[in-house]
Amino acid sequence: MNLEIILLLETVNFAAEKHKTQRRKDTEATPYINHPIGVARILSYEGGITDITVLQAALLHDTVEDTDTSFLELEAVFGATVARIVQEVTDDKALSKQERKQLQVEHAPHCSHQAKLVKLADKLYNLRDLNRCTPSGWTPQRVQEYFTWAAQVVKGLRGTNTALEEKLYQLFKERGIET
Ligand SMILES: Nc1nc2c(ncn2[C@@H]2O[C@H](COP(=O)(O)OP(=O)(O)O)[C@@H](OP(=O)(O)OP(=O)(O)O)[C@H]2O)c(=O)[nH]1
Ligand SMILES: [Mn+2]
Repeated sequence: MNLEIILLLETVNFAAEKHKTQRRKDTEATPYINHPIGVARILSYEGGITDITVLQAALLHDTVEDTDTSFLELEAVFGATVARIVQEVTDDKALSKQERKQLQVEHAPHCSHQAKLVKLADKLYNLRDLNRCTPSGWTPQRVQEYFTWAAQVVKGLRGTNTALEEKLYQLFKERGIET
Protein backbone atom coordinates (compact mmCIF):
# COMPACT_ATOMS: atom_id res chain seq x y z
CA MET A 1 0.00 0.00 0.00
CA ASN A 2 1.06 3.59 -0.60
CA LEU A 3 3.18 4.67 2.40
CA GLU A 4 1.55 8.10 2.41
CA ILE A 5 -1.86 6.54 3.02
CA ILE A 6 -0.48 4.65 6.01
CA LEU A 7 1.15 7.85 7.32
CA LEU A 8 -2.08 9.86 6.96
CA LEU A 9 -4.08 7.22 8.83
CA GLU A 10 -1.45 7.18 11.61
CA THR A 11 -1.80 10.96 11.82
CA VAL A 12 -5.59 11.09 11.89
CA ASN A 13 -5.60 8.34 14.52
CA PHE A 14 -3.08 10.29 16.67
CA ALA A 15 -5.21 13.46 16.41
CA ALA A 16 -8.43 11.57 17.21
CA GLU A 17 -6.87 10.07 20.36
CA LYS A 18 -5.61 13.49 21.46
CA HIS A 19 -8.93 15.28 20.90
CA LYS A 20 -11.10 12.36 22.08
CA THR A 21 -12.72 14.16 25.04
CA GLN A 22 -13.22 17.50 23.26
CA ARG A 23 -16.29 18.88 21.58
CA ARG A 24 -16.90 21.91 19.36
CA LYS A 25 -18.74 24.90 20.80
CA ASP A 26 -21.82 24.38 18.61
CA THR A 27 -25.17 23.45 20.12
CA GLU A 28 -24.82 19.85 18.87
CA ALA A 29 -21.43 19.52 20.64
CA THR A 30 -19.88 18.05 17.50
CA PRO A 31 -16.74 15.94 18.19
CA TYR A 32 -13.72 18.30 17.99
CA ILE A 33 -11.87 15.96 15.60
CA ASN A 34 -14.38 16.88 12.86
CA HIS A 35 -12.57 20.25 12.66
CA PRO A 36 -8.96 19.08 11.98
CA ILE A 37 -10.26 16.42 9.57
CA GLY A 38 -12.33 19.07 7.81
CA VAL A 39 -9.34 21.44 7.58
CA ALA A 40 -7.21 18.70 5.97
CA ARG A 41 -10.08 17.91 3.59
CA ILE A 42 -10.40 21.56 2.53
CA LEU A 43 -6.68 21.58 1.68
CA SER A 44 -6.89 18.36 -0.29
CA TYR A 45 -10.28 18.48 -1.98
CA GLU A 46 -10.73 22.23 -2.43
CA GLY A 47 -7.14 23.52 -2.38
CA GLY A 48 -5.62 20.75 -4.47
CA ILE A 49 -2.83 20.25 -1.93
CA THR A 50 -0.99 16.93 -2.09
CA ASP A 51 2.02 17.80 0.14
CA ILE A 52 1.64 15.14 2.83
CA THR A 53 3.39 17.23 5.50
CA VAL A 54 0.81 20.01 5.04
CA LEU A 55 -2.10 17.55 5.30
CA GLN A 56 -0.52 16.01 8.42
CA ALA A 57 0.03 19.44 9.99
CA ALA A 58 -3.63 20.26 9.27
CA LEU A 59 -4.77 17.12 11.08
CA LEU A 60 -2.50 17.97 14.03
CA HIS A 61 -2.84 21.77 13.98
CA ASP A 62 -4.81 22.16 17.24
CA THR A 63 -3.18 19.30 19.24
CA VAL A 64 -0.58 21.45 21.01
CA GLU A 65 -2.90 24.44 21.55
CA ASP A 66 -5.81 22.39 22.87
CA THR A 67 -4.45 19.07 24.29
CA ASP A 68 -1.47 17.79 26.32
CA THR A 69 0.61 17.27 23.14
CA SER A 70 4.08 18.89 22.95
CA PHE A 71 6.08 19.97 19.89
CA LEU A 72 8.82 17.51 20.93
CA GLU A 73 6.27 14.69 20.83
CA LEU A 74 5.09 15.73 17.35
CA GLU A 75 8.70 15.95 16.19
CA ALA A 76 9.52 12.49 17.56
CA VAL A 77 6.46 10.86 15.99
CA PHE A 78 5.99 12.83 12.73
CA GLY A 79 9.31 14.61 12.13
CA ALA A 80 10.65 18.15 12.24
CA THR A 81 8.75 19.60 9.27
CA VAL A 82 5.29 18.64 10.53
CA ALA A 83 6.18 19.81 14.07
CA ARG A 84 7.45 23.15 12.71
CA ILE A 85 4.28 23.82 10.67
CA VAL A 86 2.10 23.07 13.72
CA GLN A 87 4.30 25.39 15.81
CA GLU A 88 3.79 28.20 13.29
CA VAL A 89 -0.01 27.95 13.56
CA THR A 90 -0.15 27.50 17.36
CA ASP A 91 -1.21 30.43 19.56
CA ASP A 92 0.65 31.02 22.84
CA LYS A 93 -2.07 30.39 25.42
CA ALA A 94 0.01 32.21 28.07
CA LEU A 95 -0.88 35.48 26.31
CA SER A 96 -4.19 37.30 26.63
CA LYS A 97 -6.81 36.57 23.99
CA GLN A 98 -6.45 40.10 22.62
CA GLU A 99 -2.67 39.68 22.26
CA ARG A 100 -3.05 36.27 20.59
CA LYS A 101 -5.51 37.67 18.05
CA GLN A 102 -3.25 40.66 17.33
CA LEU A 103 -0.17 38.42 16.91
CA GLN A 104 -2.00 36.25 14.35
CA VAL A 105 -2.58 39.35 12.22
CA GLU A 106 1.06 40.45 12.58
CA HIS A 107 2.66 37.02 12.07
CA ALA A 108 0.54 35.75 9.14
CA PRO A 109 2.65 37.37 6.36
CA HIS A 110 5.86 35.91 7.82
CA CYS A 111 4.72 32.29 8.07
CA SER A 112 6.07 29.61 5.72
CA HIS A 113 4.01 28.77 2.62
CA GLN A 114 2.98 25.46 4.28
CA ALA A 115 1.79 27.19 7.46
CA LYS A 116 -0.09 29.81 5.41
CA LEU A 117 -2.01 27.01 3.68
CA VAL A 118 -3.06 25.51 7.04
CA LYS A 119 -4.09 28.95 8.30
CA LEU A 120 -6.25 29.62 5.22
CA ALA A 121 -8.04 26.27 5.56
CA ASP A 122 -8.49 26.69 9.34
CA LYS A 123 -10.14 30.09 8.85
CA LEU A 124 -12.30 28.83 5.97
CA TYR A 125 -13.56 25.92 8.07
CA ASN A 126 -14.28 28.10 11.12
CA LEU A 127 -16.09 30.81 9.11
CA ARG A 128 -18.28 28.23 7.37
CA ASP A 129 -18.95 26.71 10.79
CA LEU A 130 -20.06 30.13 12.08
CA ASN A 131 -22.44 30.47 9.12
CA ARG A 132 -23.79 26.98 9.79
CA CYS A 133 -24.48 27.46 13.48
CA THR A 134 -23.65 29.98 16.21
CA PRO A 135 -21.44 28.63 19.04
CA SER A 136 -23.17 28.54 22.45
CA GLY A 137 -23.12 31.98 24.07
CA TRP A 138 -21.89 33.89 20.99
CA THR A 139 -23.82 37.06 20.08
CA PRO A 140 -24.25 38.08 16.42
CA GLN A 141 -21.75 40.86 17.16
CA ARG A 142 -19.11 38.38 18.32
CA VAL A 143 -19.65 36.33 15.16
CA GLN A 144 -19.23 39.44 13.01
CA GLU A 145 -16.07 40.44 14.95
CA TYR A 146 -14.60 37.00 14.27
CA PHE A 147 -15.22 37.51 10.52
CA THR A 148 -13.63 40.99 10.65
CA TRP A 149 -10.57 39.69 12.50
CA ALA A 150 -10.26 36.66 10.21
CA ALA A 151 -10.28 39.02 7.20
CA GLN A 152 -7.28 40.85 8.69
CA VAL A 153 -5.39 37.56 9.10
CA VAL A 154 -6.34 36.33 5.61
CA LYS A 155 -5.16 39.60 4.04
CA GLY A 156 -1.69 38.73 5.31
CA LEU A 157 -1.88 35.34 3.58
CA ARG A 158 -2.51 36.73 0.06
CA GLY A 159 -0.96 34.84 -2.85
CA THR A 160 -0.91 31.45 -1.11
CA ASN A 161 -3.78 29.49 -2.75
CA THR A 162 -6.22 31.06 -5.23
CA ALA A 163 -9.09 28.60 -4.73
CA LEU A 164 -9.14 28.93 -0.94
CA GLU A 165 -8.64 32.69 -1.00
CA GLU A 166 -11.52 33.19 -3.46
CA LYS A 167 -13.86 31.24 -1.17
CA LEU A 168 -12.71 33.25 1.85
CA TYR A 169 -13.13 36.62 0.11
CA GLN A 170 -16.64 35.60 -0.98
CA LEU A 171 -17.55 34.96 2.69
CA PHE A 172 -16.15 38.35 3.72
CA LYS A 173 -18.11 40.03 0.91
CA GLU A 174 -21.34 38.39 2.10
CA ARG A 175 -20.69 39.94 5.53
CA GLY A 176 -20.06 43.37 4.04
CA ILE A 177 -16.38 43.31 5.04
CA GLU A 178 -14.03 45.30 2.76
CA THR A 179 -10.82 43.50 1.91
N1 LIG B 1 -16.68 28.61 14.40
C1 LIG B 1 -16.56 27.73 15.41
N2 LIG B 1 -15.37 27.66 16.09
C2 LIG B 1 -15.26 26.76 17.09
C3 LIG B 1 -16.34 25.93 17.45
N3 LIG B 1 -15.92 25.13 18.46
C4 LIG B 1 -14.65 25.44 18.71
N4 LIG B 1 -14.23 26.44 17.91
C5 LIG B 1 -12.87 27.03 17.91
O1 LIG B 1 -12.96 28.30 18.53
C6 LIG B 1 -11.91 29.15 18.01
C7 LIG B 1 -12.52 30.48 17.67
O2 LIG B 1 -13.09 31.02 18.82
P1 LIG B 1 -12.45 32.27 19.56
O3 LIG B 1 -13.35 32.65 20.68
O4 LIG B 1 -12.14 33.32 18.54
O5 LIG B 1 -11.05 31.75 20.08
P2 LIG B 1 -10.60 31.07 21.44
O6 LIG B 1 -10.76 29.59 21.21
O7 LIG B 1 -9.16 31.48 21.52
O8 LIG B 1 -11.45 31.59 22.55
C8 LIG B 1 -11.31 28.46 16.80
O9 LIG B 1 -10.02 28.00 17.20
P3 LIG B 1 -8.83 27.73 16.19
O10 LIG B 1 -9.26 26.65 15.24
O11 LIG B 1 -7.61 27.54 16.99
O12 LIG B 1 -8.69 29.01 15.27
P4 LIG B 1 -8.40 30.56 15.57
O13 LIG B 1 -9.67 31.25 15.27
O14 LIG B 1 -8.00 30.68 17.01
O15 LIG B 1 -7.29 30.86 14.64
C9 LIG B 1 -12.30 27.32 16.53
O16 LIG B 1 -11.71 26.14 16.00
C10 LIG B 1 -17.58 26.04 16.74
O17 LIG B 1 -18.57 25.36 17.00
N5 LIG B 1 -17.63 26.95 15.73
MN1 LIG C 1 -8.27 25.15 14.18
